[in-house]
Amino acid sequence: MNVTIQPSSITGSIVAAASKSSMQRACAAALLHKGTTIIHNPGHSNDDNAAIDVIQQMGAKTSLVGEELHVTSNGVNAENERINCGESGLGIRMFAPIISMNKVPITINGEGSLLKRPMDFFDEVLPDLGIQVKSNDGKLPLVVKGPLQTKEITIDGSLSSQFLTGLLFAYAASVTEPTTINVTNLKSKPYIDLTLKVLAHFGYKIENKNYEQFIITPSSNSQPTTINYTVEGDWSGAAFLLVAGAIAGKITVKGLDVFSTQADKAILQALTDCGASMSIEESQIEIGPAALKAFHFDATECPDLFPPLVALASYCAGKTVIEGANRLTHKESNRALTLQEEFGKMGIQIDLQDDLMIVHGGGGVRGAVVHSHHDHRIAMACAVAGLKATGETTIEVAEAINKSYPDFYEHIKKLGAVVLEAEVSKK
Ligand SMILES: O=C(O)C1=C[C@@H](OP(=O)(O)O)[C@@H](O)[C@H](O)C1
Ligand SMILES: C=C(OP(=O)(O)O)C(=O)O
Repeated sequence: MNVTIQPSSITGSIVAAASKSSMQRACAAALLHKGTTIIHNPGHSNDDNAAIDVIQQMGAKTSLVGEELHVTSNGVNAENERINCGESGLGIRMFAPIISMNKVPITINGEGSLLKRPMDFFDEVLPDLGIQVKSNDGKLPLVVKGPLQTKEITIDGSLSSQFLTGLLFAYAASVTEPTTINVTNLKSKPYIDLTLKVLAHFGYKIENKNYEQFIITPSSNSQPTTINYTVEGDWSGAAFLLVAGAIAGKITVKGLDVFSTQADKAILQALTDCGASMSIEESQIEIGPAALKAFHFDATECPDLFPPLVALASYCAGKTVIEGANRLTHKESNRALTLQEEFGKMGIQIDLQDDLMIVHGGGGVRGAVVHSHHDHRIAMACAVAGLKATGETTIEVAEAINKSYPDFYEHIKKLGAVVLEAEVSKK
């Protein structure tokens, strides 16, 4: 699908979408919980749907009751020897150790960009935990045969926090005595805070010693039979809305927890630093245009902010410097390069110097035909940048947004953006 964004002014109010990071973790916790979990505000992105599918294949029963997702589980009992995690990096990396709690061999596969993302971690770490594992030379598909046997291990956290998230879930449900996971050089730490928060909600006790040691204690049998969990509003998707407000008109975003541990809440810091006109209250954030100036931001711990930050920086006078660009290589696309290429088409120069991304902003953004590279955050960044471009911006493979934020175009349309959708015939 092609989506064309015409230069637009926006106004009004929108409720943030459900966070896929929160929803996918809730699905994993619901699978491990013996009893019923009622998930409020469930997400419906492709990554969320893939997580629901995985837990069904692992024996959980799910049903939509009004606006709640009810999950009933008796623990991990594979019903299928082939599992597909869709295109979700978190999905495969969180569920692989959980799936390895089964003693039958299971093939884990994925789709799209996930097939190219590194999974060597599993080859290196899972055999230590008594799991037979075979990958496709460090990529998917992965064949695992458990059951996982927990023991003290040391892992490298520099590529992604998602592998640690998976081990924390599997250990939480499996340890019979206090057991330590040691981690070196952990990145994306706030995502581990979210993991620990969800696990604590489901009754698991994990001590975090400075993100270097995680001590997992056996869970007691005192968990209630029914657990209610409310999926948080999504700071990652809302970052695009907030940037749209700073560029294209006064809007209000609701449904975000300002006390959330989500990494991408840090967008507020960048918006403050560039001089956006913003008022933050517990129940809503109001934001509107102002004279924007270049800023310096370290996105090492919140790499998903790069695309909205680049859209923002395009409108900020001067050279914005964003640290952490090396964290972008293995996302849905090689995001440092795709941002440079696609924003280049819109007249924005981006320099890459080791871990730094330098965005030359404030000179005007030009409408252009751009390509999402099948990456949801590239599509959304280009759409937001297009709101105040000269001329229209057409995004090819614009449906990439479905991975995390299927209502994105509807939401900006509701705010008054002119968004034209056109199906592209497949030859
Ligand atoms: O745990 C999560 O929900 C995520 C962790 C981050 O990945 P890394 O830990 O690989 O940086 C982030 O980029 C991804 O979109 C979601
Ligand atoms: C990188 C992302 O997700 P994941 O790693 O879960 O596929 C993302 O949502 O930008």
